[in-house]
Amino acid sequence: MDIVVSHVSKRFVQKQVIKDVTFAIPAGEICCLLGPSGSGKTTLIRLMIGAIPADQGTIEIGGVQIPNMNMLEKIGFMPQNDALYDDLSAEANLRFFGGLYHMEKVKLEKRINEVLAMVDLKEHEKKLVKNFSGGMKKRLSLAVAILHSPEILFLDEPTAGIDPVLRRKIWEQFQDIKNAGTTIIVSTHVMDEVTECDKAALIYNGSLIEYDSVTNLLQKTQNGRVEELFFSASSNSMGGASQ
Ligand SMILES: Nc1ncnc2c1ncn2[C@@H]1O[C@H](COP(=O)(O)OP(=O)(O)OP(=O)(O)O)[C@@H](O)[C@H]1O
Repeated sequence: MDIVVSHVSKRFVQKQVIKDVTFAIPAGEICCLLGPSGSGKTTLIRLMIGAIPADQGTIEIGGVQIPNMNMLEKIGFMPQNDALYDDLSAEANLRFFGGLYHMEKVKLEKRINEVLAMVDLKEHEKKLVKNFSGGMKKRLSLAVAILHSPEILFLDEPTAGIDPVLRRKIWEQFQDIKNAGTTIIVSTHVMDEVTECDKAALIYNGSLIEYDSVTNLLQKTQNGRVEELFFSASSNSMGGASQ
């Protein structure tokens, strides 16, 4: 399912957090939302999944305007802070979330085994989450997000605080999920992760400063590093402020 974001703006009290953002993500691609801390990535994801309403503009997923309750079962969401139950085991967490998705029991048990194997946690399925490392929690959160086989997966800073080896493994899992036909939107401020994605949306101060294929974006730089595009955006905005 394509995602079409048209002229979306969002304000929290005094602050305009998202400013007239327009872009479209084709089905089956990995698109990263790239931007410094506080630029508006999480807010944009919350708008796209329908958790908060836009002040202006529209968001459509597969032609259906968001928010829409029926879309929830087609969407997977991995929040920035793990939303897991510490006093439950890994498999009990998955059983709980499967219940929320109204998954049929036999199908759920089969899928729990599948997702635990995918994120390499099968041998830890009985362990309480409070005894998990940060990386294990991230992988279990990913398992929760893909449990109901969503068509679109939103991942908010899924590799934050993860060491490079595990980060590599997690990205391999994202590529496998994409190859199975899922559209993935992933936010990050790790600039190197852009090369893992098909498209990148560069968010700066709530505005979309660039949106293109990663190949095209990197061609716009002089040394092949996407940071350059942020440097020019920040010097432009500072120039504007001093005028
Ligand atoms: N519910 C809220 N109420 C008021 N301000 C908010 C709220 N949510 C976010 N903000 C503000 O909106 C701005 C963008 O926040 P957001 O979390 O979307 O950025 P981000 O790019 O995801 O940052 P990070 O990479 O640090 O997670 C920040 O200035 C933040 O303080």
